[in-house]
Amino acid sequence: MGQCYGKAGGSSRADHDDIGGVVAPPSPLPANGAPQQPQATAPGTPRRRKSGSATPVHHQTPAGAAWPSPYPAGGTSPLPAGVSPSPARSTPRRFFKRPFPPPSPAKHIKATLAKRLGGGKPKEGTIPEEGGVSPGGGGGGADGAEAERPLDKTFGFGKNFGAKYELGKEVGRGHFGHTCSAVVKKGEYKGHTVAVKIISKAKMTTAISIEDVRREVKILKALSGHNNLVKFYDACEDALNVYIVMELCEGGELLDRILARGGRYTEEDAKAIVVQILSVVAFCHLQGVVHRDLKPENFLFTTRDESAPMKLIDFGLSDFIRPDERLNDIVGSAYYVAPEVLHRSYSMEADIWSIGVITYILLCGSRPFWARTESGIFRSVLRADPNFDDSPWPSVSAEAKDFVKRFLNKDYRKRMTAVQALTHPWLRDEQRQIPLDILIFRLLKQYLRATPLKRLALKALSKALSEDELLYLRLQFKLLEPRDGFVSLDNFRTALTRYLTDAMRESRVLEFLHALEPLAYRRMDFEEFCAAAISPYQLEALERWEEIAGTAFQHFEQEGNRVISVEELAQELNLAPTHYSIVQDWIRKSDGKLNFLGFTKFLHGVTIRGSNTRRH
Ligand SMILES: Nc1ncnc2c1ncn2[C@@H]1O[C@H](COP(=O)(O)OP(=O)(O)OP(=O)(O)O)[C@@H](O)[C@H]1O
Ligand SMILES: [Ca+2]
Repeated sequence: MGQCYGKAGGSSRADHDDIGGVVAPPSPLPANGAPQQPQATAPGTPRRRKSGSATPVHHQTPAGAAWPSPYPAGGTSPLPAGVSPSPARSTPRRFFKRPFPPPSPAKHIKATLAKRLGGGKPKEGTIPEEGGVSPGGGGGGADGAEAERPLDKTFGFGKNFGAKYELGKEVGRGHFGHTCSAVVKKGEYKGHTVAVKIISKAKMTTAISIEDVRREVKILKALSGHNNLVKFYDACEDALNVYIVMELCEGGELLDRILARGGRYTEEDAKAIVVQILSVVAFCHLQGVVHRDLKPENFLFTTRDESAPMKLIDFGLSDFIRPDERLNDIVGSAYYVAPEVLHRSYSMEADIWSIGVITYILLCGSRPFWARTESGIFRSVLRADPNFDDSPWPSVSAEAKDFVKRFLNKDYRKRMTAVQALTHPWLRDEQRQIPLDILIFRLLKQYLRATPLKRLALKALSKALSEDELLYLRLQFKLLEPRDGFVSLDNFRTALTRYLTDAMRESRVLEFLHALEPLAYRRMDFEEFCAAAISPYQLEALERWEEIAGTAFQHFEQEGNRVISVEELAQELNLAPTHYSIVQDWIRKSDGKLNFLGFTKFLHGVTIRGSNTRRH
């Protein structure tokens, strides 16, 4: 028991090595034709460490830090703030002889760190680049004291795997488990063929690795009810293994299809893929689950059919997360990892970055961030701008480019959410049902805590948006089922509980409603909802930002601007007295009110190291 028989072709990742000649490289790969691969994680290596509320590692996150919203109709978006295009680090060219060199150097990030640093916990706040990690940090190798204690490898799962299932051939293999087909021998599903991911207990060498498996099963069990999510059926165990029984996907990995197509999808075909990814990721995020390992290997097609639906698998690195919680453990796959993950302070936006990488690959066939070593990939992720100049980008639509850029923004606050992306002009479809966006709840919480002046500024900003840019907000407002044009706390509660699964309970997303308590006593119309649910950061990423800001300032002049002292303004922005001088230039000498610069700065707050003493 616990062994698969034979080996199915297609979907094993080991096979990728053998896929050759997919795309001719305009400029060659490193000498042997395959980039050097970072070390894979030894199975069982601790892979995650959640930032406890006691020791979170925060970026300086200005008050009002948040997110996306509308889009202009097409056009390209500006590059990430402060980052200039760098042709030298262009991406294309490197079409791979082995286009996607073996399994992404994944979760393996942590193992590399551990290896480099000789175990121990990662040093918080450091970036895992060559020379960038100080000794004493580490990737979470086996904890000495922990290793001495006997490990409890019982999971409380059913022990009768052999009696219930007949194992068949291997259908896939990852770093932590291999997957076989199996036939159900008895019960409701008798005769059905299923997939069984087999995780060896021998490889669970630390308490954390055991916890990881527990969590993987818990998340799979708790998340149910989305078409693009692999269905969980059962979990069993015996002395040797844990068995995760799930729906069998027979169509192979998305990665294999990308390779089979020579690394590139037409825009229409790419859209069909991206919509499915966004839809399932939006669902996970609303449920309070961050996947943390989104990559083409983790999307499987149900059948070989070209138009077969895709299923998201492998929640081995996933975690529950509250809407405003931040995580700090570095996990994921190097090519797909977001910059803020490397900075050890991230949330769901990290998944969005990964979807940006996948979309980039679908559209042009090469990776946006690439190097021969893991450190090099990290450097590229942190500093390089993806290439949108070389072929085939000139023939890719402006909407598609804008879409990808909106995902690959180094500033996570400027990225779109999965739900917003579903309303982006590139994907827009009037018939599509848009799910509720947890972002609305996060922004609303901030709005309810904002000062009256800040609310007026946000209102002025929302008034500057075009009807097209308000589409997402209209759809979200509709999902709240307003009564007579108004919403209050009840509407938010009802909308959220409509999507309730065990995962949402586990991730304590529902508790977030307490933060919206002020809405129990008052109502909000669409106009105020817009002010509450827009993110100046996201708007700043729009090509039209300057125009929007200009119009917003005009509204602000009419309805919100007032005489304000340096001290008062500094307090509004949470600035310490030592930084009062910064805001001096933001007040008009002529009438003592905010000038345009002051207005835009005030909108999203300033971040000065050590100066933000309180948060809105
Ligand atoms: N439900 C399924 N149906 C068919 N094949 C599957 C299924 N689940 C997993 N597989 C195959 O098994 C492989 C490994 O599964 P999975 O990604 O869950 O394992 P892992 O060891 O956690 O992977 P990784 O190396 O990414 O951490 C997948 O890439 C896929 O090819
Ligand atoms: Ca996987």
